[in-house]
This record gives sequence, C-alpha cells and structure tokens, in this order.
Amino acid sequence: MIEVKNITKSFEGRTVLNDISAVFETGKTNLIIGRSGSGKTVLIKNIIGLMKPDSGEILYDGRDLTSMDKQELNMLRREMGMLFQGSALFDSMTVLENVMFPLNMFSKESYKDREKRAMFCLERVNLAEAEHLYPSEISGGMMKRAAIARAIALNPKYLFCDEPNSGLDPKTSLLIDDLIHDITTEYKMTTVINTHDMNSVMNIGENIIFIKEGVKEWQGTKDQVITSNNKALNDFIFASDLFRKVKEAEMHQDDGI
Ligand SMILES: Nc1ncnc2c1ncn2[C@@H]1O[C@H](COP(=O)(O)OP(=O)(O)OP(=O)(O)O)[C@@H](O)[C@H]1O
Repeated sequence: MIEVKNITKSFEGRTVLNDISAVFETGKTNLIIGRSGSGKTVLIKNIIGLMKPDSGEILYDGRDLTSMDKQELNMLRREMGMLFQGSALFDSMTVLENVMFPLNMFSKESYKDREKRAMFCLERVNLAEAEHLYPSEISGGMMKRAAIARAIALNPKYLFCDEPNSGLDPKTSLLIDDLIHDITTEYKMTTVINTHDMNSVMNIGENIIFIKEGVKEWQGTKDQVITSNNKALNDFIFASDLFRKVKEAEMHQDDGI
C-alpha cells in the first residue's frame, strides 16, 4: 500500500499540488485521472521520488520516501516497476535483451537464471515467440507487452504506469488493461496508473483518484463513478462519449424509464 499524506508542491509560487492525501491499495489497479495540466504527472513524480514535495509524507508500506537518503531511495526503487508512455524499449536490443536489461543491472543471479526469469516474464505476457525480434519488427501492442515484461522482471511490489494505452487502438488497449490488472492481482502489486482513458476507468478502475487543479476532488471505484453526484467529476466524465452514455442510461433507469 502507498499512502500519500498532505502533499503540497509549488513551482515559482504557483501551487500545483494542494494538500493531496490518498491511499493506493495493494493488489489493486489505482488510477489517477484528471484533465491535462491538473497535476497527475507531478503527483506521480513525487510518489516515485523524482520530485520532492514541499510538504507531506509518502509512505510505502509505512516507509516514508520523503525522509529517505539516496541509498535508501535506491533500495526502494528496486521494488518499483515502471511502464513508460510509448514503451521506451531499446531499439538496438531484442525483446529478450530488453527484458533482461533490469536483471543485468540489478540481479546477482547467473546469466542462465536471468535469461530464465526474462523468458518467464515474456511467457506471462504471451510474447515468448518474439524473444529474438527487435522493437521495430513488432506491433505497438507487442511493444507494450514487452515493456510490461521488463517492468515486472525484478518482481516489483509497486508498479507505475504512465498512460499505458497511448497510441494503441481500443481493442489492444483493453487487452493491455486486462494484462496490467491480472498481473496486479496475481503478484499482489500496488499498481498506480496515470490515464486519460475512460475505457480504462470503466474496465479496471478499482480505486480512482480524480485530481482537479491540484486538489483531490474525488476518490472511489468505477461503479461509484457512474452514480457520483460530484459536479467536477461529472463534468470531466461527461466530456467522454462513452461515459456520458453510461451515465445517461443510469439516470434513465433511476427515472424508471
Ligand atoms: N518542472 C516544472 N516546473 C514548473 N511547472 C511545472 C513543472 N512540471 C509541471 N509543471 C506544471 O504543473 C501543472 C501540472 O502538470 P502535470 O504535468 O502534472 O499535468 P498532468 O495532469 O499530468 O497533464 P497531462 O495529462 O497533460 O500530462 C502544469 O501547469 C505544468 O505546467
């Protein structure tokens, strides 16, 4: 579990995160949603220690990241997996070499065992057959799966995903969402996902944190999103075609229509 307590962050006198507190639950897909510029990325950067908050605490299963020294932070980072926007695979490495990269950096196991672990992760994401291919030879969805395999190679307790569906078609996005959700449950990871994608909210929104202008405006589940009376949340959601239809259907049901 990650607990964010009273996080505030300003840039040159402008408050970008204002007293945010939230809990990101273990074994669940925790989504951060909000309009562009609302502060989602700054919040994630604070959570993973790439930025230091002006005040507040960030507790990783009770361990406060904001009071860690460099060595402690490096140790904690080993427990984090990262899935970057656009996959960020190394073009000059095969799929297998990409997945082995964090193992080569941090694992003391033999080459054979590192290779075995990487192949296990590739099999988990259904990509074993692509082990010898280069990123330029595979589809966007396959690249994303390779990036997921790389993110889980070191068996992280915490998984951070930045816009995991960017650049993917809706069907592939759904498969990637399901894969992230399944590995989160299976490995009991605390997964934090920064997303714009309303399909993801509907599909895997087990714990949703809605940020508006640097303030946590609302927190709840995908089912609660549909029935919420929070005006800011509804305005945000009604901007999405999909959600508007779901909410309208819900409202008609309430009217007995
Ligand atoms: N290093 C920085 N220095 C100054 N201002 C910053 C910095 N990083 C972010 N900001 C500002 O903080 C605000 C929140 O930005 P942030 O990137 O967190 O938004 P976001 O919700 O992630 O948007 P998007 O969905 O478009 O990525 C923006 O107004 C941005 O300009």
